[in-house]
Amino acid sequence: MTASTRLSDATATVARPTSSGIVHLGVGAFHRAHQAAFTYEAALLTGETNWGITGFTQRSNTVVEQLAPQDGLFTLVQKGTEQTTATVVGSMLDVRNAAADPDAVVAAIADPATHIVTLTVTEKGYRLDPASGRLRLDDPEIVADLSGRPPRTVAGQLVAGLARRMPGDSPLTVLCCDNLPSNGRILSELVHAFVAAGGCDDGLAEWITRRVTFPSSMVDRIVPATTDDDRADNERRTGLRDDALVVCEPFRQWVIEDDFAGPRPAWERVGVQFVEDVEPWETMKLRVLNATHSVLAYLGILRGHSTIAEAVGDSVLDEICRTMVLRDVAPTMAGGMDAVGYGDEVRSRFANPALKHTTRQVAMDGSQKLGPRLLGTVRDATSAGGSTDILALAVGAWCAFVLEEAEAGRVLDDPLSTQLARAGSASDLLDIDSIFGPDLGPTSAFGAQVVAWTDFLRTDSLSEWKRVLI
Ligand SMILES: NC(=O)c1ccc[n+]([C@@H]2O[C@H](COP(=O)([O-])OP(=O)(O)OC[C@H]3O[C@@H](n4cnc5c(N)ncnc54)[C@H](O)[C@@H]3O)[C@@H](O)[C@H]2O)c1
Ligand SMILES: O=P(O)(O)OC[C@@H](O)[C@@H](O)[C@H](O)[C@H](O)CO
Repeated sequence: MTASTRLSDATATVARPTSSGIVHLGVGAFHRAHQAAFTYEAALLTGETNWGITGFTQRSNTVVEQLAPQDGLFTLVQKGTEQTTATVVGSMLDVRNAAADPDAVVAAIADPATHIVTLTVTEKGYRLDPASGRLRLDDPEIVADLSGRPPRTVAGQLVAGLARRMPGDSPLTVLCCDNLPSNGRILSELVHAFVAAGGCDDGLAEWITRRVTFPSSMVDRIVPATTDDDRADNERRTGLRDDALVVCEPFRQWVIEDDFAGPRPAWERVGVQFVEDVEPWETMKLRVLNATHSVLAYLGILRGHSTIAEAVGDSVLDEICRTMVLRDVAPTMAGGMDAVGYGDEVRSRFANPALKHTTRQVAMDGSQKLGPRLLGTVRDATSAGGSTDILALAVGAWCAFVLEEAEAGRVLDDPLSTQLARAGSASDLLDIDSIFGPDLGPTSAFGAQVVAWTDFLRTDSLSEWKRVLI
């Protein structure tokens, strides 16, 4: 058997940038299919060569092993319902492991040639208290970074990089691309909280306020984890092995608050929208798309569906999702937002059978996702006297999922897995203050609804769900 030839600059002719104006933290599948692709296409159109990306993987070396032997090249496979297309993306110039070389990330953020730091480190990567959205200053890794070790947390890396950048006074844009509400404000507060807790600011907070911006952004493209089958299909088609390949849907959207401290790629040339206020976009996406995704994941697992496409093809689940948006979510949206129409579009994207997005992938890290996706809507609906019935069903689905996983002896993929595994009931779960806060616990009206739905989901047939509403 001959060793397969790997995608690289030596085996493919791909236009490349010559320097990195962007540093990215968290080179997962999503970054490659979204920001890296937009950036590459914009550079191809303008001919600008300084918008390469230096990426840092944060936890394991896998992405370095996938991308470094390929000179950072990877194939982007877009799977529509009828057509599949594949292109090679050339914007990634260097990929490093921040855990193995903590100073490299600090130096890259400090480098004046870097104009933008982008992030996709997942919700849990920010080490926020999900209920308050603030940096957990008692998190052991944050405590260790604050003690002055080479930084290993996102907050520590950003602050150390900014402190080293400050003497040169060059401005920087820090652009969060994770699914969090007001993600720019959250990131800015996180950085300032870390600086304040460090105790020796030396003018850093004031300099950051003056020279660093944190625009919020709404990011959208469904990018499931790549499988060995995806890589094998590509190798059969191209004759080249690509370990870093990513698969996604054709749809993509990126809406960014127009608040850049310095230059940026001509992203507007490739469809990126720049707006004054991203919040309505973010809120709609999180509370409709991501909320629907989570409902399909938890109820889908309870109903034995392994992919989101299968789950949305289950008419009972489809109707629950539509009803949730219509009855509970849409009334909380700002005027002019067509939440119901958007929800219908979203579910038709989810139905794409070519995307094997597993219900288990979407279900992971529920403790971090419930707040941005569901509980904010619950609070708004409650204070407006609106319905929270189906939102409670959604949270009940998470409770039933967590309880069933524990009973089956499976360890949850969630930063609070140990605490979750100790819960024996929905009430125990609702008692976790860092998820539900003081207002949505087991004794609240919403908590009572969640307990009732969890009991229903664990004992009755879901097809009877409307009976509970009456
Ligand atoms: N995949 C999608 O469909 C999609 C779409 C829109 C937005 N997003 C956003 O992008 C994020 C990443 O998605 P992905 O598909 O790239 O996932 P992924 O698993 O492929 O990559 C996750 C990245 O986050 C980093 N990370 C994980 N835990 C971390 C921690 N505790 N500290 C620091 N870094 C950590 C990992 O090193 C990795 O680089 C999502 O959580 C979401 O916020 C994803
Ligand atoms: O990536 P996660 O794990 O935060 O969430 C899973 C999905 O809901 C999410 O990634 C969507 O696919 C995405 O937000 C679509 O733009």
